[in-house]
Amino acid sequence: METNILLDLKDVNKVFGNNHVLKNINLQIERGKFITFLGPSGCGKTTLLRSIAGFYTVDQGEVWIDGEMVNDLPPYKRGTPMVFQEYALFPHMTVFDNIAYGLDIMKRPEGEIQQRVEAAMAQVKLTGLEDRYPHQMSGGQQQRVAMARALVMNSLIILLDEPLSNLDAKLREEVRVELRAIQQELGLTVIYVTHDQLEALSMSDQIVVFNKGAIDQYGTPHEIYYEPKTQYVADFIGTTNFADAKVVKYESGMATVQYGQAGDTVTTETSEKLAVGEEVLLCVRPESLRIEQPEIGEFHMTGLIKSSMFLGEKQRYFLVDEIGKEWIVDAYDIGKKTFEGVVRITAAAEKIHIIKKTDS
Ligand SMILES: Nc1ncnc2c1ncn2[C@@H]1O[C@H](COP(=O)(O)OP(=O)(O)OP(=O)(O)O)[C@@H](O)[C@H]1O
Repeated sequence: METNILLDLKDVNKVFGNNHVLKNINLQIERGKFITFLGPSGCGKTTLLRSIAGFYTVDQGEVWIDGEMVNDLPPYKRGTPMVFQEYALFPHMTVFDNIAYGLDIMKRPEGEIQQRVEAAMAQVKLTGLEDRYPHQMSGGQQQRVAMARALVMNSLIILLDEPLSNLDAKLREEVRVELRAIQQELGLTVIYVTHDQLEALSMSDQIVVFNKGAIDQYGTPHEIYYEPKTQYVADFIGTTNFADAKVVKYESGMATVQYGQAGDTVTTETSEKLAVGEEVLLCVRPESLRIEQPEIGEFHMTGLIKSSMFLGEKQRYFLVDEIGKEWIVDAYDIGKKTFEGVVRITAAAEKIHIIKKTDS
């Protein structure tokens, strides 16, 4: 019980017919963290969330919540309420009644409901707004109501399934900030499902990246972005350029790899265990590349600019190299300067990330 691990998933598997949707999920989640399940549509995020909440029973493996194996417990005994799209507030009910809903269903005495709802409202700083209806509140306030509704049930973990997906971009951003603020203020443990990488990067303590029912990587936003473990993760989060390369030297975390037509080499730090002669992939983010009209750099390529687009704070260039591979380069803060024709693209060696080649 003293452990800081609130949720522990051990070899969880879920099968629908002949669709093996969750494959040996092992995951430990600490108290008070904001965790995001990230992945494209159909990779199993919602299925795992529902398996934690108890709406699905797992076919194999164990779900532990707060030191208790809950495989056989119904949803209402797990302390893991789920909040769905648009916070699932009832539009025709007042804020008070929305928050009291779960307690009403459980037929708690009137006095207890009054007291618990008031306490939850105070926690999320909504005292005084009991009689309002959802449409009379801002998006951020509605989010607070949704959280109060979960809190009032003495939740251990709050599960949010794409709660912002129906909001417009501006409101989404406002509510994101609000949601993260409430979570941090109250030290809540939240699992948030999304397929939006920006949402995941900006809100989470830890991100779980799903790939076809399995976890490809579990790490901080920084780790996921800068040290993706697989090509799938590198590709899914942000934009990445890849180049084939071969390890020519590897020594205590430093690798020298050979790349490109001319057989140039670059030496960079890596957390991968590599072998000399191994074929690897070299990854560089568009913002790590610089465009120059020909000169020298640590990592360099020659490319022909095919097109570009203005994206506000940056100009994004699309190039092709000598072997016809496309490269994406972001140029920041360049004012009126534009590049065209054949250019050299360079990146500092420490901006080069190496990953192993895998099938997926
Ligand atoms: N109740 C169900 N019965 C049968 N198959 C299901 C059921 N629920 C989900 N699936 C299947 O399981 C797979 C994973 O679905 P899931 O909803 O978990 O994905 P997801 O990553 O949450 O995607 P999305 O972002 O679209 O919700 C899909 O192939 C889906 O068709």
